[in-house]
Amino acid sequence: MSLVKLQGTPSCFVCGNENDNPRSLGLNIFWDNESRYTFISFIPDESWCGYEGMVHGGLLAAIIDDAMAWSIKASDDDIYVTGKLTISFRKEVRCGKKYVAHGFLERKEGRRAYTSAVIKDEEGNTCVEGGAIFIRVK
Ligand SMILES: CCCCCCCC(=O)SCCNC(=O)CCNC(=O)[C@H](O)C(C)(C)COP(=O)(O)OP(=O)(O)OC[C@H]1O[C@@H](n2cnc3c(N)ncnc32)[C@H](O)[C@@H]1OP(=O)(O)O
Repeated sequence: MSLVKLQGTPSCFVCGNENDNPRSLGLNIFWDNESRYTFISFIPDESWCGYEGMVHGGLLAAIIDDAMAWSIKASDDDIYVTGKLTISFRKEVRCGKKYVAHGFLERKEGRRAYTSAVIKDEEGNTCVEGGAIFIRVK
């Protein structure tokens, strides 16, 4: 594994910093140059939850979205926006536990980029799976 820290977007809800966005989760995004996927490690706290102790699915979707967006942006300066996002919640994500998200660029076709992503727990169980079509903005 050879991880490179990506710069993030200062105002982003997921990968921003507290100066530019006080509500940002402030997550660091890394790029694995060998395996070619993004790597986002996080430990959710109570403020991330919907039901008590259970992390809100919409928030996990935001992390999945960012993991995939940066799998494109790691090697492309063009701007892509999420056109279609699909999510499967396989196993609950609990606050106080450690998780990792990975995003993969599968292929590009014209203005479309097809991506996938997973969130795994420390035991390697898949908790969330995602897929998206990003569209390159003209
Ligand atoms: C890097 C920092 C991290 C950021 C991560 C967060 C990313 C986000 O959340 S972005 C915010 C959420 N997304 C949005 O707000 C996007 C809103 N939608 C739009 O702006 C427009 O619909 C947009 C740009 C996607 C497409 O509009 P437009 O430029 O007119 O494209 P259009 O000509 O209709 O379609 C272009 C191609 O994309 C395809 N396409 C467009 N929308 C979709 C879609 N939803 N699903 C699948 N394909 C689509 C079209 O079929 C077409 O394909 P082809 O070229 O093969 O015919």
